[in-house]
Amino acid sequence: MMGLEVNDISVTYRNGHTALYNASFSLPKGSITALVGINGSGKSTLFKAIMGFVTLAKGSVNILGMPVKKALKSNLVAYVPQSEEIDWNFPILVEDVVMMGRYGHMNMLRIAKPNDHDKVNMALDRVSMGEFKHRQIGELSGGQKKRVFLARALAQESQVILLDEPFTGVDVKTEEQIMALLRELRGEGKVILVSTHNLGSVPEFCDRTVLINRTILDAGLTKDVFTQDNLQKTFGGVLRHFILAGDELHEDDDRRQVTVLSDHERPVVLYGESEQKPVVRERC
Ligand SMILES: Nc1ncnc2c1ncn2[C@@H]1O[C@H](COP(=O)(O)OP(=O)(O)OP(=O)(O)O)[C@@H](O)[C@H]1O
Repeated sequence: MMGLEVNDISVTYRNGHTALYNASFSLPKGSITALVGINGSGKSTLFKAIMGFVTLAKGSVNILGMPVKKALKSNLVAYVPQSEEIDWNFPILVEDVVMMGRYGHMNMLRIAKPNDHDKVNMALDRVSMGEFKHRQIGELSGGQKKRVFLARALAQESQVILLDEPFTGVDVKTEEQIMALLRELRGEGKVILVSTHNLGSVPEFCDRTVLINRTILDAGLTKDVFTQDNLQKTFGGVLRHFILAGDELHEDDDRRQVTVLSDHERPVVLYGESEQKPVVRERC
């Protein structure tokens, strides 16, 4: 059984704009997938579709073989929002943010049981934020806030975790901590879908890639999908692109060239003779 299946979906907003059409891909359990596309390409719309927040004009989404509605009732999907979507002035303690992840497990009165408090503490420890639990969320740094929302997803104990731009505005160390945690979650069989502009991190951290521009341009293993051709198709003129040909790099007759592709954050470096496949991938 697939972890997440998106079957030929289209989403048209009320103003008549079709943000996503004929989109299909599927992700197995125990995988980390990068969702890559330019601004406005439909990444958030796709997340909303997976969470049942928008009506599908056609197609369907299945989560662990269940339709979205049933999966949401079973608490199977957690969402880590973009920072801009959150009102950081809202007075709420870190532990209460994480407790929101337990709401779906509680009855209507939302009275937390000892087990819920245990899960919240465990989740905060897992992201190394235990000592901040009585702080106001607004007092934390950008990276710490991200970790708290990740803890909320952990406390929810969902099988599918959607992360909207989790690396924007965090330093490399925090990014690595988040990725280490996501790898652990992959080991536990979760389906992890991460939208990101950090192209340089994709080959290193994500086993799969989904390329999006109002529809799915390609999806599959990163080593097959994350090619220069495909990235150019995805980003078009937005992509900054530098090539240093072999003869500019060294004096021997090694013809390999370095290609650097970047939208606006961390670039990806492709090294090799062929323009098709990244031979060596590095971050810089
Ligand atoms: N509620 C809405 N009503 C009408 N149009 C919308 C709505 N939300 C998004 N759109 C439009 O749908 C398109 C896709 O938007 P979406 O937010 O999914 O893109 P995105 O890939 O997440 O972008 P970004 O990288 O900037 O976050 C955009 O053209 C946007 O203007």
